[in-house]
Amino acid sequence: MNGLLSVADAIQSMLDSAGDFLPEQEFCPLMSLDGRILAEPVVATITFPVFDNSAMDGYALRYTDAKQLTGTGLPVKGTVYAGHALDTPLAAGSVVRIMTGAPLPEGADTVIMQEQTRLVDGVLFATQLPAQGEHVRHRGEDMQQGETLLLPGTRLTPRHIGLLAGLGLTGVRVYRRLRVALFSSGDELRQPGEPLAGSQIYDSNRFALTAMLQRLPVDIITSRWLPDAPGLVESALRDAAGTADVVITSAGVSVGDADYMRDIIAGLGQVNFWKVAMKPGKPFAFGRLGRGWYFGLPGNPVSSMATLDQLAQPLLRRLSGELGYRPVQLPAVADTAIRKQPGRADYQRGIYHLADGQLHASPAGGQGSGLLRGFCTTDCYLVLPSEQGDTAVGESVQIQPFGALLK
Ligand SMILES: Nc1nc2c(c(=O)[nH]1)N[C@H]1C(S)=C(S)[C@@H](COP(=O)(O)OP(=O)(O)OC[C@H]3O[C@@H](n4cnc5c(N)ncnc54)[C@H](O)[C@@H]3O)O[C@H]1N2
Ligand code: MOO
Repeated sequence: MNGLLSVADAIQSMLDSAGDFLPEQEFCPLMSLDGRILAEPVVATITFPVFDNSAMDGYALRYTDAKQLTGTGLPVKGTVYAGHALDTPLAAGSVVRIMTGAPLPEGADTVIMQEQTRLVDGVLFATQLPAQGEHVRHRGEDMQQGETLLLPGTRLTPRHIGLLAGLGLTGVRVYRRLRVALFSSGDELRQPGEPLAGSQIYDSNRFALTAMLQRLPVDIITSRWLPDAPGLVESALRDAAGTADVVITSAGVSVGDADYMRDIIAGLGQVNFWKVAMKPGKPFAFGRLGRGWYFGLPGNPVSSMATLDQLAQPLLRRLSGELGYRPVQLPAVADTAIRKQPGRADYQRGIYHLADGQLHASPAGGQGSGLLRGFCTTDCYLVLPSEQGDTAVGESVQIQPFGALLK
């Protein structure tokens, strides 16, 4: 062991720190629900489909009459459109013209689709006989009134929003957004738009991290740059801790002479751990600030994004009320040899594709944790476990296609 916390243990210990915390609830209308976390169970307000209806444009019939469609034919007696109903039952020995979504006339049990019919002088013939019950969507086949459909902790997507609207609900109760304060730090940083002197670079982390956070159900209450001035950093973090649920800083967590972040957090709250066996991202601090949580991300741009994605995201989602988050991980064949030192789990950035029914992947874009251009050419992590060394061409490797925060 190298004294570093494993990625899995770090994530678990952060999740454990959530205890029974849940944000307050609020009502959210349908139009603003995307990405929010459901706070109440959703129970079916209706039985759906509400009535037996046609899945095709065609003709409704009694199956017992079907054989006549290839003999003398069946007369068409009327038409039924979606949103309308016939007030008389289907007479035996006849069919009714029916549109998709229209209620099945009483007595009908089968629909023949238009393309399988021929109409001659108001009499219908079939080019292919329907099966019994074909193209009928039955009342209640999707849900029965009173059934529980969604549980609290569900992250709402367009699919769920469609379902909720289909129930006639105008919105649901969700957890309020987490309040997040984000700080970049370092004397070398200038803001985009400002002139750059010789030893300076632009503050890219604050913008990349803000964009990632905006894909979670959080309110970014502060997004600021701080110079390497411990007094100023301390007062900014103290202020943030008073209002934010989560404070996130980038840089200043390593062992350099200007890496004071850990001491400041220890003074204001508590540092639970500050090193994880992960590459990129060994210097990653986690702790508590008052009733809130603290993430200290490393300064290198790729490291800051990879640690927010891999290490901080599970707890951020859990604190937002979401249950059941886990990144997608798939086996792939290594297309090139992969170099790796044992000791830290390596999240190399790469590209993947499907060939011969298998996923294939290889590192790409350069693995330097300051190389943003290369990062932009990749679409997955190659997840190489801590104890693993080099991987040979053709060996199996686990990949994680970039998820919601990076795509
Ligand atoms: N002796 C050691 N040195 C370092 C270690 C170590 O274990 N021992 N770890 C290295 C690793 S790994 C990383 S990652 C970095 C993390 O350092 P810090 O979090 O303290 O960050 P800084 O040193 O301030 O900055 C690192 C690097 O990133 C650039 N940076 C910082 N903030 C931004 C920003 N907002 N936008 C763009 N670029 C940023 C900064 O200029 C530095 O180049 O430490 C290694 N060193
Ligand atoms: O982990 Mo550092 O994040 O290797 O650059």
